[in-house]
Amino acid sequence: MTAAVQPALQAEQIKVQFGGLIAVNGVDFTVPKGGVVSLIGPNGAGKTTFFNALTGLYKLAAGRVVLSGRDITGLPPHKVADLGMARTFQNIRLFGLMTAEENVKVAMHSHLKSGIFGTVLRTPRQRREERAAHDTALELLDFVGIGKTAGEYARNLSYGDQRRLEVARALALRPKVLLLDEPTAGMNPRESAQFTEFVHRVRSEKDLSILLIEHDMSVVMRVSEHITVLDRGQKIAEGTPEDIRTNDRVIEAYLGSAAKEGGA
Ligand SMILES: Nc1ncnc2c1ncn2[C@@H]1O[C@H](COP(=O)(O)OP(=O)(O)OP(=O)(O)O)[C@@H](O)[C@H]1O
Repeated sequence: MTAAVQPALQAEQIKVQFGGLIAVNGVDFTVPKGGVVSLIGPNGAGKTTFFNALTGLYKLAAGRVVLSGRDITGLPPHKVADLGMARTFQNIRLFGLMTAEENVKVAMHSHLKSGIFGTVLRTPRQRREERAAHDTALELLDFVGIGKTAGEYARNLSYGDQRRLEVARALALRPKVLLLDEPTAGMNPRESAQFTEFVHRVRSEKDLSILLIEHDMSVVMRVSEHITVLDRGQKIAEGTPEDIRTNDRVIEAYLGSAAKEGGA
Protein backbone atom coordinates (compact mmCIF):
# COMPACT_ATOMS: atom_id res chain seq x y z
CA MET A 1 0.00 0.00 0.00
CA THR A 2 1.39 3.45 -0.88
CA ALA A 3 1.30 6.22 1.71
CA ALA A 4 -1.25 8.96 1.01
CA VAL A 5 0.27 12.21 -0.27
CA GLN A 6 0.38 14.75 2.52
CA PRO A 7 -2.02 17.64 1.92
CA ALA A 8 -0.58 21.13 1.59
CA LEU A 9 -2.98 22.39 4.23
CA GLN A 10 -5.32 20.67 6.59
CA ALA A 11 -7.79 22.40 8.87
CA GLU A 12 -9.71 20.34 11.39
CA GLN A 13 -12.87 21.36 13.23
CA ILE A 14 -12.12 25.08 12.96
CA LYS A 15 -14.21 27.23 15.26
CA VAL A 16 -14.02 31.02 15.57
CA GLN A 17 -16.17 33.00 17.94
CA PHE A 18 -16.71 36.75 18.31
CA GLY A 19 -18.38 37.16 21.69
CA GLY A 20 -21.67 35.32 21.36
CA LEU A 21 -21.43 34.94 17.57
CA ILE A 22 -19.94 31.72 16.22
CA ALA A 23 -18.62 32.88 12.83
CA VAL A 24 -17.04 29.55 11.84
CA ASN A 25 -18.31 26.37 13.41
CA GLY A 26 -16.52 23.03 13.18
CA VAL A 27 -15.22 23.31 9.63
CA ASP A 28 -12.92 20.62 8.23
CA PHE A 29 -11.02 21.62 5.14
CA THR A 30 -8.17 20.25 3.04
CA VAL A 31 -6.05 21.84 0.32
CA PRO A 32 -4.42 19.02 -1.65
CA LYS A 33 -0.81 19.46 -2.74
CA GLY A 34 -0.78 21.27 -6.07
CA GLY A 35 -4.55 21.85 -5.97
CA VAL A 36 -6.65 24.89 -6.76
CA VAL A 37 -9.64 24.96 -4.42
CA SER A 38 -12.28 27.58 -3.64
CA LEU A 39 -14.39 28.65 -0.73
CA ILE A 40 -17.76 30.14 -1.62
CA GLY A 41 -20.91 31.15 0.21
CA PRO A 42 -23.25 34.08 0.81
CA ASN A 43 -22.14 37.33 2.45
CA GLY A 44 -21.37 36.81 6.11
CA ALA A 45 -20.97 33.03 5.70
CA GLY A 46 -17.61 33.14 7.46
CA LYS A 47 -15.20 32.84 4.51
CA THR A 48 -12.86 35.70 5.40
CA THR A 49 -13.02 34.75 9.07
CA PHE A 50 -11.94 31.23 8.07
CA PHE A 51 -8.99 32.68 6.10
CA ASN A 52 -8.04 34.82 9.07
CA ALA A 53 -8.19 31.77 11.30
CA LEU A 54 -5.93 29.76 8.97
CA THR A 55 -3.31 32.52 8.78
CA GLY A 56 -3.17 33.22 12.51
CA LEU A 57 -4.92 36.61 12.45
CA TYR A 58 -7.80 35.27 14.54
CA LYS A 59 -7.51 33.03 17.54
CA LEU A 60 -9.27 29.68 17.24
CA ALA A 61 -11.93 28.78 19.78
CA ALA A 62 -11.29 25.17 18.71
CA GLY A 63 -9.58 23.22 15.96
CA ARG A 64 -6.20 22.62 14.42
CA VAL A 65 -4.33 23.92 11.37
CA VAL A 66 -1.59 21.80 9.79
CA LEU A 67 0.64 23.22 7.04
CA SER A 68 2.66 20.62 5.10
CA GLY A 69 2.48 18.26 8.04
CA ARG A 70 3.43 20.87 10.65
CA ASP A 71 0.95 21.98 13.31
CA ILE A 72 0.75 25.79 13.06
CA THR A 73 -2.27 26.28 15.32
CA GLY A 74 -1.95 29.47 17.36
CA LEU A 75 1.16 30.79 15.61
CA PRO A 76 1.18 34.52 14.78
CA PRO A 77 0.65 35.62 11.15
CA HIS A 78 4.31 36.47 10.43
CA LYS A 79 5.37 33.01 11.58
CA VAL A 80 2.67 31.37 9.48
CA ALA A 81 3.91 33.39 6.49
CA ASP A 82 7.53 32.33 7.15
CA LEU A 83 6.41 28.71 7.26
CA GLY A 84 4.87 28.94 3.80
CA MET A 85 1.35 30.38 3.80
CA ALA A 86 0.97 33.72 1.99
CA ARG A 87 -2.20 35.65 1.26
CA THR A 88 -3.78 38.58 -0.45
CA PHE A 89 -6.58 40.63 1.08
CA GLN A 90 -10.15 41.39 0.04
CA ASN A 91 -9.34 45.09 0.36
CA ILE A 92 -6.04 45.61 -1.39
CA ARG A 93 -3.31 46.34 1.13
CA LEU A 94 -0.37 47.79 -0.75
CA PHE A 95 1.93 50.62 0.22
CA GLY A 96 0.48 53.22 -2.14
CA LEU A 97 3.41 55.59 -2.00
CA MET A 98 6.00 52.90 -2.57
CA THR A 99 6.83 51.66 -6.05
CA ALA A 100 5.67 48.26 -7.27
CA GLU A 101 9.24 46.98 -6.90
CA GLU A 102 9.52 48.29 -3.33
CA ASN A 103 6.23 46.65 -2.38
CA VAL A 104 7.62 43.28 -3.46
CA LYS A 105 10.98 43.88 -1.78
CA VAL A 106 9.36 44.67 1.57
CA ALA A 107 7.79 41.21 1.54
CA MET A 108 11.17 39.60 0.81
CA HIS A 109 12.68 40.99 3.98
CA SER A 110 12.20 37.84 6.04
CA HIS A 111 14.39 35.97 3.53
CA LEU A 112 17.23 38.50 3.60
CA LYS A 113 20.12 37.71 5.90
CA SER A 114 21.88 40.97 6.66
CA GLY A 115 19.05 42.54 8.66
CA ILE A 116 18.59 46.12 9.65
CA PHE A 117 22.27 46.90 10.49
CA GLY A 118 23.34 45.74 7.08
CA THR A 119 20.74 48.07 5.62
CA VAL A 120 22.13 51.03 7.55
CA LEU A 121 25.84 50.26 7.07
CA ARG A 122 25.63 48.89 3.52
CA THR A 123 28.09 46.08 3.87
CA PRO A 124 29.23 44.20 0.71
CA ARG A 125 26.95 41.35 1.71
CA GLN A 126 24.07 43.77 1.99
CA ARG A 127 24.80 45.22 -1.46
CA ARG A 128 24.82 41.73 -2.96
CA GLU A 129 21.52 40.97 -1.27
CA GLU A 130 20.07 44.23 -2.51
CA ARG A 131 21.02 43.40 -6.08
CA ALA A 132 19.55 39.91 -5.75
CA ALA A 133 16.36 41.34 -4.20
CA HIS A 134 16.07 43.80 -7.08
CA ASP A 135 16.47 40.99 -9.64
CA THR A 136 13.97 38.74 -7.86
CA ALA A 137 11.43 41.55 -7.50
CA LEU A 138 11.67 42.32 -11.23
CA GLU A 139 11.33 38.62 -12.07
CA LEU A 140 8.20 38.36 -9.94
CA LEU A 141 6.69 41.49 -11.44
CA ASP A 142 7.40 40.10 -14.91
CA PHE A 143 5.91 36.78 -13.88
CA VAL A 144 2.60 38.37 -12.87
CA GLY A 145 2.66 40.46 -16.05
CA ILE A 146 3.42 43.94 -14.68
CA GLY A 147 7.21 44.16 -15.16
CA LYS A 148 6.85 47.52 -16.88
CA THR A 149 5.33 49.10 -13.76
CA ALA A 150 8.29 48.34 -11.44
CA GLY A 151 9.09 52.03 -10.88
CA GLU A 152 5.52 53.27 -10.55
CA TYR A 153 3.76 54.09 -7.30
CA ALA A 154 1.42 51.26 -6.36
CA ARG A 155 -1.49 53.65 -5.95
CA ASN A 156 -1.18 54.74 -9.59
CA LEU A 157 -1.60 51.21 -10.98
CA SER A 158 -4.91 50.03 -12.43
CA TYR A 159 -7.06 47.91 -10.14
CA GLY A 160 -6.21 44.71 -11.99
CA ASP A 161 -2.49 45.52 -11.83
CA GLN A 162 -2.73 46.23 -8.09
CA ARG A 163 -4.23 42.78 -7.64
CA ARG A 164 -1.35 41.30 -9.65
CA LEU A 165 1.11 43.23 -7.52
CA GLU A 166 -0.47 41.75 -4.39
CA VAL A 167 0.10 38.29 -5.83
CA ALA A 168 3.73 39.15 -6.66
CA ARG A 169 4.20 40.35 -3.10
CA ALA A 170 2.68 37.16 -1.71
CA LEU A 171 4.91 35.06 -4.00
CA ALA A 172 7.97 36.90 -2.67
CA LEU A 173 7.43 34.93 0.56
CA ARG A 174 8.01 31.75 -1.48
CA PRO A 175 4.83 30.16 -0.16
CA LYS A 176 3.71 26.56 -0.35
CA VAL A 177 0.11 27.67 -0.06
CA LEU A 178 -1.32 30.88 -1.51
CA LEU A 179 -4.62 32.27 -0.21
CA LEU A 180 -6.44 34.74 -2.44
CA ASP A 181 -9.35 36.66 -0.92
CA GLU A 182 -11.72 37.77 -3.70
CA PRO A 183 -8.95 38.24 -6.25
CA THR A 184 -11.21 39.33 -9.11
CA ALA A 185 -13.21 41.89 -7.11
CA GLY A 186 -13.11 45.12 -9.11
CA MET A 187 -11.59 43.52 -12.20
CA ASN A 188 -13.20 44.12 -15.57
CA PRO A 189 -14.58 41.08 -17.45
CA ARG A 190 -11.46 40.75 -19.59
CA GLU A 191 -9.18 40.77 -16.53
CA SER A 192 -11.42 38.22 -14.77
CA ALA A 193 -11.32 35.95 -17.81
CA GLN A 194 -7.50 36.09 -17.91
CA PHE A 195 -7.37 35.38 -14.21
CA THR A 196 -8.19 31.65 -14.49
CA GLU A 197 -5.23 31.03 -16.75
CA PHE A 198 -3.07 33.17 -14.48
CA VAL A 199 -3.96 31.12 -11.37
CA HIS A 200 -3.16 27.85 -13.12
CA ARG A 201 0.17 29.24 -14.32
CA VAL A 202 1.08 30.41 -10.79
CA ARG A 203 0.22 26.99 -9.42
CA SER A 204 2.30 25.03 -11.90
CA GLU A 205 5.29 27.34 -12.33
CA LYS A 206 5.65 28.22 -8.64
CA ASP A 207 4.81 24.69 -7.53
CA LEU A 208 2.26 25.64 -4.90
CA SER A 209 -1.33 25.08 -3.86
CA ILE A 210 -3.99 27.75 -4.08
CA LEU A 211 -7.08 28.45 -2.00
CA LEU A 212 -9.38 31.25 -3.05
CA ILE A 213 -12.51 33.00 -1.90
CA GLU A 214 -14.34 34.19 -4.96
CA HIS A 215 -17.78 35.62 -5.68
CA ASP A 216 -17.67 35.52 -9.48
CA MET A 217 -19.21 32.11 -10.19
CA SER A 218 -17.91 31.91 -13.75
CA VAL A 219 -14.38 32.30 -12.35
CA VAL A 220 -15.01 29.81 -9.50
CA MET A 221 -16.35 27.14 -11.82
CA ARG A 222 -13.49 27.51 -14.29
CA VAL A 223 -10.60 27.84 -11.88
CA SER A 224 -11.37 25.29 -9.14
CA GLU A 225 -10.82 21.58 -8.95
CA HIS A 226 -12.72 21.41 -5.68
CA ILE A 227 -15.19 23.77 -4.03
CA THR A 228 -16.31 24.08 -0.41
CA VAL A 229 -19.49 25.97 0.42
CA LEU A 230 -19.99 27.75 3.73
CA ASP A 231 -23.28 29.07 5.02
CA ARG A 232 -23.70 30.70 8.42
CA GLY A 233 -20.32 29.44 9.58
CA GLN A 234 -20.88 25.84 8.57
CA LYS A 235 -19.79 23.71 5.68
CA ILE A 236 -22.94 22.80 3.74
CA ALA A 237 -21.36 21.13 0.72
CA GLU A 238 -18.12 20.27 -1.04
CA GLY A 239 -17.18 18.65 -4.30
CA THR A 240 -16.24 19.27 -7.90
CA PRO A 241 -17.62 22.35 -9.69
CA GLU A 242 -20.22 20.08 -11.30
CA ASP A 243 -21.29 18.63 -7.92
CA ILE A 244 -21.68 22.13 -6.51
CA ARG A 245 -23.51 23.54 -9.50
CA THR A 246 -26.20 20.88 -9.14
CA ASN A 247 -26.35 20.63 -5.34
CA ASP A 248 -29.85 21.57 -4.17
CA ARG A 249 -28.71 22.90 -0.81
CA VAL A 250 -26.12 25.15 -2.44
CA ILE A 251 -28.59 26.42 -5.01
CA GLU A 252 -30.99 27.28 -2.24
CA ALA A 253 -28.43 28.94 0.03
CA TYR A 254 -26.31 30.68 -2.51
CA LEU A 255 -26.42 30.08 -6.22
CA GLY A 256 -30.13 30.69 -6.63
CA SER A 257 -31.69 31.11 -9.99
CA ALA A 258 -28.42 31.92 -11.79
CA ALA A 259 -27.31 28.28 -11.46
CA LYS A 260 -30.66 26.86 -12.51
CA GLU A 261 -30.51 28.94 -15.62
CA GLY A 262 -26.99 27.63 -16.33
CA GLY A 263 -25.52 31.09 -15.94
CA ALA A 264 -23.23 30.26 -13.04
N1 LIG B 1 -13.82 41.04 13.65
C1 LIG B 1 -15.10 40.68 13.80
N2 LIG B 1 -15.78 40.93 14.93
C2 LIG B 1 -17.07 40.56 15.07
N3 LIG B 1 -17.77 39.91 14.14
C3 LIG B 1 -17.15 39.63 12.99
C4 LIG B 1 -15.79 40.01 12.74
N4 LIG B 1 -15.44 39.59 11.49
C5 LIG B 1 -16.53 38.99 10.99
N5 LIG B 1 -17.55 39.00 11.87
C6 LIG B 1 -18.88 38.41 11.68
O1 LIG B 1 -18.67 37.04 11.38
C7 LIG B 1 -19.54 36.60 10.35
C8 LIG B 1 -18.76 36.08 9.18
O2 LIG B 1 -18.14 37.18 8.50
P1 LIG B 1 -17.09 37.02 7.32
O3 LIG B 1 -16.60 38.38 6.98
O4 LIG B 1 -16.11 35.98 7.66
O5 LIG B 1 -18.03 36.48 6.14
P2 LIG B 1 -17.68 36.31 4.61
O6 LIG B 1 -18.24 35.00 4.21
O7 LIG B 1 -16.24 36.54 4.38
O8 LIG B 1 -18.56 37.48 3.99
P3 LIG B 1 -18.30 38.39 2.68
O9 LIG B 1 -18.57 37.52 1.52
O10 LIG B 1 -19.33 39.47 2.85
O11 LIG B 1 -16.89 38.90 2.75
C9 LIG B 1 -20.44 37.78 10.04
O12 LIG B 1 -21.61 37.66 10.80
C10 LIG B 1 -19.62 38.97 10.47
O13 LIG B 1 -20.45 40.06 10.83
